[in-house]
Amino acid sequence: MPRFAANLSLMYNELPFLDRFAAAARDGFTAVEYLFPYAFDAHELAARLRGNGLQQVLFNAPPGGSTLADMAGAWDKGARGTAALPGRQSEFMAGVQAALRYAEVLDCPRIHLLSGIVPPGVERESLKDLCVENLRWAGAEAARAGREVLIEPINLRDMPRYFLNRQDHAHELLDAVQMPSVKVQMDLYHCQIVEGDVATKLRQYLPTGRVAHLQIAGVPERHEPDRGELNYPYLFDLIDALGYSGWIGCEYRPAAGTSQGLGWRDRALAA
Ligand SMILES: O=C(O)[C@@H](O)C(=O)CO
Ligand SMILES: [Mg+2]
Repeated sequence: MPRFAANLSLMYNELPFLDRFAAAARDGFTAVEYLFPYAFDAHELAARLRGNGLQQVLFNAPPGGSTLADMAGAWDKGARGTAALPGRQSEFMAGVQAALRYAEVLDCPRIHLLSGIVPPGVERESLKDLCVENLRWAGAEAARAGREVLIEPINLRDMPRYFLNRQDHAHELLDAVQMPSVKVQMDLYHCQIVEGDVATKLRQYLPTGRVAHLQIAGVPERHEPDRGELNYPYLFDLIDALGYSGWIGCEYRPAAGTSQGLGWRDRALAA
């Protein structure tokens, strides 16, 4: 049976952020993920988790910035990660260290590392070695802290010139990194937009044990999974049949109210 985590950055956004924990718990979720915790005190977030019987299963390292205040504001200023960006290594390291400190307080096992926007005039290929070097460093830090770091292929329509877009490229990076603490976050919404053939990709990559987290949304609007071109009931059966026991993050923008749109989840859990 699939295990669904509410994404509190996209879901329940009719509520202030700190109120979304209770709303997710009221709707029956026992796990949450969100993009960034850095605008909040880690202990306040941990109290919301504990108070609502929730576990935190994923969040992102800062997309940029060297101080906590800069890290908290970087996404809104357009930053999309530094793992593959030349001249940004100290920022990348500071971000991973800040994320690991939050992960400890939040008792969160995995952190997504955004790789960044390819600078104008630079070839994507030329950034691979730097990305591998940074992932090795982050993988060692994460392993010391008992965590995993993940990389996620993201579509170019939502994030033009983003460094990592394809599942095979993510797995090539892992081939080079060769560390069990560095894994893939496979977002089926992005996978469908960039590559299609999602079921085949699941059959290819889930058995490798390198996919530590899945995410879902309807395609193309990124609404509920029962809207759009992907047949999620079929994919959930396949994910179960392939023995995946990790979390599936519900990373979608509810079309008309988060709780009202959860029928797809209730049907999946009843199937
Ligand atoms: O798919 C996404 O957009 C997220 O998982 C993310 O972390 C970056 O935006
Ligand atoms: Mg995602």
